[in-house]
Amino acid sequence: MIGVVLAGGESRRFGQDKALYQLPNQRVNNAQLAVDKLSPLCDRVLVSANTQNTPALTKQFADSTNVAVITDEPPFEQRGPLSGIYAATCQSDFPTDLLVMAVDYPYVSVDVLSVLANHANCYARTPDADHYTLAHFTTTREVLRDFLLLDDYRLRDFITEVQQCDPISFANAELFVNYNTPEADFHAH
Ligand SMILES: Nc1nc2c(ncn2[C@@H]2O[C@H](COP(=O)(O)OP(=O)(O)OP(=O)(O)O)[C@@H](O)[C@H]2O)c(=O)[nH]1
Repeated sequence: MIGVVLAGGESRRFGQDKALYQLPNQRVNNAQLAVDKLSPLCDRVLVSANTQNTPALTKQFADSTNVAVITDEPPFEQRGPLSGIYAATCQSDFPTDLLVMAVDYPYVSVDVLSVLANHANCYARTPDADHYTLAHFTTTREVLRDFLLLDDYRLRDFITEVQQCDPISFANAELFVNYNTPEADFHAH
């Protein structure tokens, strides 16, 4: 299984790069938190970065075996999370088993990820939201390319319609705080 840390967004709402951001109550930044949680479950972890944060992330993971920083692949760069997932599938000529985690879920635990890892084709659901950027499925670059060529860049459509992923329900919503904005903590507690 290949872990994918989605870290190639623009973080406009957050106001600074979410992957490089270190929460006041954490010892490492969000990218490291995600890599550290995926690593025990995955053979390899790909950090899907953008052109701005690639230099810092490449330096950060230079000594980490089984971690590689990748950037979006043409012609589907910077069109949302599916751009990063497409880039991850481009690393292999074969169907790839992907455990995907957005970098802006700092409190998602290894336990949550292992539940996802143990189900084929699934994504996380909490009572208040569906979390399509926390998902596990096997796909190929051809399947993804054909979908993106339809001009649909919605991760939800790909996950539910193409991959036919099932939601896995988790009750502990506090683990799924999504740091899209600096106020995320306020809403969480
Ligand atoms: N590789 C890659 N990842 C992306 C892209 N857009 C978003 N992501 C990642 O997908 C996850 C969900 O993205 P969003 O939170 O919806 O978007 P964002 O760009 O991070 O933030 P906003 O600019 O505030 O919308 C985050 O972990 C992003 O880093 C993209 O074009 N390429």
